[in-house]
Amino acid sequence: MLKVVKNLLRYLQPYKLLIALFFLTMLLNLAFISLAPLSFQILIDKAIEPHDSAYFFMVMKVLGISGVICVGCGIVSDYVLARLNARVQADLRRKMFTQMQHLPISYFQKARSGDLLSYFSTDLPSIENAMTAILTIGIQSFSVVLISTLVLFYLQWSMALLILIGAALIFVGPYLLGRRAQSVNTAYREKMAAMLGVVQENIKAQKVIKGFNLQTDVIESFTARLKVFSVANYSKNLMSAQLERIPMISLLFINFTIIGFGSYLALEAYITVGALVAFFTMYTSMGNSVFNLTYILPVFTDALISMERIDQLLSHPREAQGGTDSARLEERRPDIEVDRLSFAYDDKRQALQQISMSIPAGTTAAFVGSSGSGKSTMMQMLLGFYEPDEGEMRINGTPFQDVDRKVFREQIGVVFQENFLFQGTLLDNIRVSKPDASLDEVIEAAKKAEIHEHIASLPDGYETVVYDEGNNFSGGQRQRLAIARAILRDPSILFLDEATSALDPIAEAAINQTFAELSRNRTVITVTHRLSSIKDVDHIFVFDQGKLAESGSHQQLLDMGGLYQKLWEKQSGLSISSGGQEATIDEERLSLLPFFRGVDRDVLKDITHLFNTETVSAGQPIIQEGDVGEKFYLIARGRVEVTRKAPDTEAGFTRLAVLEDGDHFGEIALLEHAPRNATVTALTPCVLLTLQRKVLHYLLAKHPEIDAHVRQTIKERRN
Ligand SMILES: Nc1ncnc2c1ncn2[C@@H]1O[C@H](COP(=O)(O)OP(=O)(O)OP(=O)(O)O)[C@@H](O)[C@H]1O
Repeated sequence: MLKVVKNLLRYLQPYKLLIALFFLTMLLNLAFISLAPLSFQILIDKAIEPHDSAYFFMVMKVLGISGVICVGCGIVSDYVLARLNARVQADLRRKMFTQMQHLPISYFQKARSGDLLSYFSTDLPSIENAMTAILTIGIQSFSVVLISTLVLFYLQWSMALLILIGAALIFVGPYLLGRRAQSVNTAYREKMAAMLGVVQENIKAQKVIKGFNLQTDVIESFTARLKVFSVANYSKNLMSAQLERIPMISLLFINFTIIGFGSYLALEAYITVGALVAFFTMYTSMGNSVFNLTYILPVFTDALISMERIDQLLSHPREAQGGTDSARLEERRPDIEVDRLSFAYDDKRQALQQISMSIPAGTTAAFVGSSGSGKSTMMQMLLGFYEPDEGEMRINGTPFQDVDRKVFREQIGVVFQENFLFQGTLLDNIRVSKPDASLDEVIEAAKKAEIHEHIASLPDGYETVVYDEGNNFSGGQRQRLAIARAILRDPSILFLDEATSALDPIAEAAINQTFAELSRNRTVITVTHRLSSIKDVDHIFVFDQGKLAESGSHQQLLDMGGLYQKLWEKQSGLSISSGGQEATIDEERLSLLPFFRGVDRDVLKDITHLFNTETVSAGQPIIQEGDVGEKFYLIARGRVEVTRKAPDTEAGFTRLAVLEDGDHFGEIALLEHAPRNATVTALTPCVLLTLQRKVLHYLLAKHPEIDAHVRQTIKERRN
């Protein structure tokens, strides 16, 4: 309890004047409430019994005037309290929100979003409740108890002593339950936060849930979680009830003792009847106050947990700010060097191992490699989102930890694969990167990002409102808006993380042209899996399982005949028409598929014509687990995820792999006519080459040598 009061005093410290006003009005109010019962003794003993009506009217007049003053003071104190509460809440909200802006990215990846939200939705209101309870019922009841006790001692000391002992007994029960109440409450908060997290994730995952038909699974998993929450909820409610019930029982017991003992004293003429009535009135008012104090105990327990949680958030170490060395950054052409850098997200596996690279100012660089190889992590290290575990990065020769992060980030522009749009207009959203940009500058950037024409065609143009994180725009449009945002900033270093993954081929080609122009006077660092877009990049860094496997120019890497060459081979031989509606594969590429290896070129040439093109948009399921296989798929362009149902997990499924340009899937179920053993969903818009089951079977019947080869390959893949 003391801790809660101490914390509240800390929150209230900046508002000394309001606090003084509150206490003044409160004291006047209290004086009346506490002393009014004494008027009974005066009225009975000095006016009623001696039949002195003049005295009676005088007492009534004093009571009336005091009552008006009391009501006035009460109204003023309500006003002051409302103001104090609003200010303290606003202070805490601002502090927490500011702190969240300075927390490292790793914090947000570990914390459940439900937890973060419950700071605002549950913890702040419980502090508000405690503050209201203490400043109103708390102080009032405490003062009434204090004043009443003094008056009771004045009226009859032995009865007062009895009451005092009884009052102390009232608090014994809640005191003993205190620790248990706190742990029950903490468990309740945790379960509540976890449940909020699940609901929030569920809202965001609606497309996946409907696409995978996971409704029953998620309802079951939510019901299981709900059961755990209900137990915590029940324990919390029971504890609150006990905290109120135990003092009530003690109070009844004390009432009984006082009534008996007091009446006995009056019976034996130790006290007057007036004193007895005054005593009981005073005692009743004191009893109510004591009861009020016990009634607000659960509020204290709640507030204490909330205060501890908020303190934890506020004291969490902030993101590194770097040093103050920014002089060299102002040269606008930062050289980047990475020296034996290693990094792990957790203690299970290193995401980057001993990476060394150099990206001279004004050059272009690309990070490539298969999914999960560490290319995005490397980019995030350069953005300062994570701190290396070993090794270092240098900007213009200055160790990264000495570089002023704020100044560094002012010089960079980033386009992510998933781009967030804020609430507001399109103009606001592009302008976030340069708030003082003129409309002409914004339009210029939008034109370069190939989005101006679309914006101009909208009824409200640049004033079109973005809602629901940008869901009223397509993935490609969001990506182009993000590109406009980055271009508007005119950064010294432009980071592009799969920045064109959601675009169709025409838009991609046009934007790549823009990037090529932009790279003339700045450093551009690209993370991509589409090798055709980085052929002209100065330095290509090839990642493999967290290590830097190779580096060099496109030609140098092809000549090396290593991993890059293999990746290139996988993506070559696939072409897409300019409209993105027609994809083709050449016989050379076809011969690289395991089951067509060694097949005669003329036969392969015929087979290339048997493929169809299909396009799917991001989020759309391509094959469903359990369905009978009808097609074989080869990704001409795009990225898909392969998942399998896993009802025991929170999400309801597990991700098996991410496939991209040049990868293929779906052949096993097709050839063996078995149900699909996984679901494949498009992560980006995809152009797929498909081969129908009946076409494939016709082929296999016609060419028994392929049939034998195919069966052998499948056997190997199964093993
Ligand atoms: N926030 C994270 N927490 C824990 N592990 C992570 C996190 N982000 C990535 N990883 C792991 O680190 C490794 C490298 O991931 P990274 O995203 O850098 O790969 P990538 O090459 O960019 O892959 P992709 O092309 O699929 O984005 C992977 O094993 C991945 O599972």
